[in-house]
Amino acid sequence: MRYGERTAVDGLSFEVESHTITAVLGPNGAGKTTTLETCEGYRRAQAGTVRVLGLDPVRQRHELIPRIGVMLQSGGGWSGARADEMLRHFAKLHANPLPTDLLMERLALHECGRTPYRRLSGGQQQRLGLALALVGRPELVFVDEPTAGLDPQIRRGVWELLEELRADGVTVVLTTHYLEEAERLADKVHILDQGRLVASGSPLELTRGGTVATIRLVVTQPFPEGAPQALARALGDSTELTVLDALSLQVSGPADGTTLATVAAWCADHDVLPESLSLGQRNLEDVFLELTGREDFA
Ligand SMILES: Nc1ncnc2c1ncn2[C@@H]1O[C@H](COP(=O)(O)OP(=O)(O)OP(=O)(O)O)[C@@H](O)[C@H]1O
Repeated sequence: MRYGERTAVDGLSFEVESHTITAVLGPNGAGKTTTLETCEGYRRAQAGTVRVLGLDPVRQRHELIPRIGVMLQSGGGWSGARADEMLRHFAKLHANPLPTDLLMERLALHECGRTPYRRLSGGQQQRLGLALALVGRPELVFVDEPTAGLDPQIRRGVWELLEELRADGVTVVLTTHYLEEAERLADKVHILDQGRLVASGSPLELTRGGTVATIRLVVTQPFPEGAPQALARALGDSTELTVLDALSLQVSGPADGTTLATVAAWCADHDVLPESLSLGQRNLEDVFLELTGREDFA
C-alpha cells in the first residue's frame, strides 16, 4: 500500500485463524491502520491479495459487510445523534442484532445513552464505536485501538468482552499500543515496523525465544553519585541500564553469569547494599522495543 511516494505496507503476509484474537502491533506509522482498512475494504490493495472470510473485501464488499464488524480508530459518529439512537439505528441495519440495552450496559454506556455524540467523552465515543462494531453479531471484528484512553477498570471490562466474543466463536483482529493488552488477550501477535512484518507468534513464543533478561536491583540507600553511570560503563553496550528511582535500577541484557557478576562486583566497589536482586524473563514490551527500537515507541 502506497500513499504517493510513501510505502505504508510492504510485502506484508499473514493469516488469521478463526475463533482467535490476533493483535497487530507496531510503532506509530508502522502501517497497522492501513492494513486493517485494506482488510475492511476501505482501501484497495495496490498489489498482493487480500481475502477476508474467503471474500475480496473490495469486489465482494456487499457480501462481506454483513459478516464483519469494524471499529475505527476514531470518529464515525453523527455529531447530533444520541448514543442510544445511533446504536438502535445500527442494530436495525442487521438481520439478527444483539439486544442494544445489553450492549449499552456491558460497555457502561447506559448513563450517557441520551447524550449527543459530540458531547460524549473520548472514552465514551470509543466504547460506542465498539458497541456499533458488535451490534450486528459479526463473525469477524476489526478493532483499531479498542481501549485507547480508557480508564483501567473499563479497559478490563472491554478485555473481558473481547474474550467472551472469542469464546462464542467470534474472530477478533485488533491493534493496540498497550502491550500488556496484547500479552493478555492475543492468541497470536504480528509486529509491524515500517510496513513490514518483523515478528509473528503467540506472546509466549515471542517472549520465550531470546537470551535477553531483566535484572532488577533494589538497594537500601540512594545510589552514590555517578555509581549508575559507572555500572553502565562496566556492563558495556550489550546491556541497557535504566535508573527507575533513587533506590532501584533495571538492567536489560544477556541473561548470563557475566552480567550478574558485573552487577555484584559493582555493588561491592560502591558500597551498595542490595535489598533485592531479581532476574525476570523479558515481556512482550521488551521484545517489541528490541525489534522496533525504543525511540520509536509511543
Ligand atoms: N491518508 C493518508 N495519506 C498519506 N499518508 C498516509 C495516509 N494514511 C497513512 N499514511 C501514512 O502511512 C504510514 C502508515 O500509517 P498507518 O496509519 O497505517 O500507521 P499505524 O501503524 O496505524 O499508526 P498509528 O499507530 O499512529 O495509528 C504512515 O507513514 C502514515 O503517515
